[in-house]
Amino acid sequence: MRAAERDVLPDAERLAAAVATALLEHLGALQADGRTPHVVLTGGTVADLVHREVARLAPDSSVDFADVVFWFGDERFVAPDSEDRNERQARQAFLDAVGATQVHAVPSSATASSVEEAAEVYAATLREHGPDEIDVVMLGVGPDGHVASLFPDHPQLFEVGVDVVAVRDSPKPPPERVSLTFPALQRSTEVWFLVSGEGKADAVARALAGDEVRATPAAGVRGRRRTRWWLDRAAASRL
Ligand SMILES: O=C1O[C@H](COP(=O)(O)O)[C@@H](O)[C@H](O)[C@H]1O
Repeated sequence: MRAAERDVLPDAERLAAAVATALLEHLGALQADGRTPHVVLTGGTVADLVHREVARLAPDSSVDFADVVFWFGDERFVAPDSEDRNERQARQAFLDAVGATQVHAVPSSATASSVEEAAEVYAATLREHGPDEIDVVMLGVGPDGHVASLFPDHPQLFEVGVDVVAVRDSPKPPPERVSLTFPALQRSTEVWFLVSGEGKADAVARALAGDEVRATPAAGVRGRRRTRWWLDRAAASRL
């Protein structure tokens, strides 16, 4: 298996610009090959910067966003207009601006009666409309090493037979969430981690040193062809 690659940029802004540029090039190349790319989005602070850069740079790219399918690696089980919702953040930052029409959102508390039901519905959507292999999975990393909504020492880390799980006791608010599992995240050609800031430096160092997945969930996700760690200098400071 290829070693994980590291791209270290001076700061979060330049990190976001580099990721957005690489994503647009990658999506353009897949479409030039006649493919409809599938991308898993993440929430979080760096993701928001990346999304805004994608919106800024998209008009000068060849990407037809109506022919890109978007998924979410995790979602907060809250009202659709909640500030906490990853879908809302991504729509406001870039999906609406670039004309993305194929966006598979996790049901919100307005459309599902429980977080378990939301997870079941999303799993069914993924079964029906998901690809054999996702082209790019983007993941933020928490200071505790969590990815998507897979948190250290939580039972969802060990789910093997399902692609989507409900989380009721997230240590980071809001507590109710829906997350893709490791098997679903690993069914990807490329995994891109997006991490900035000193507060994540320990988690990055542990993940790249191959820490136990139970302690550092980010250590447990790899792309089948490529795993890229996009870091700013502060996040890379303990490597
Ligand atoms: O709760 C979450 O946190 C992570 C990381 O967010 P950040 O603000 O520390 O960058 C994110 O990847 C995940 O999608 C989100 O639900």
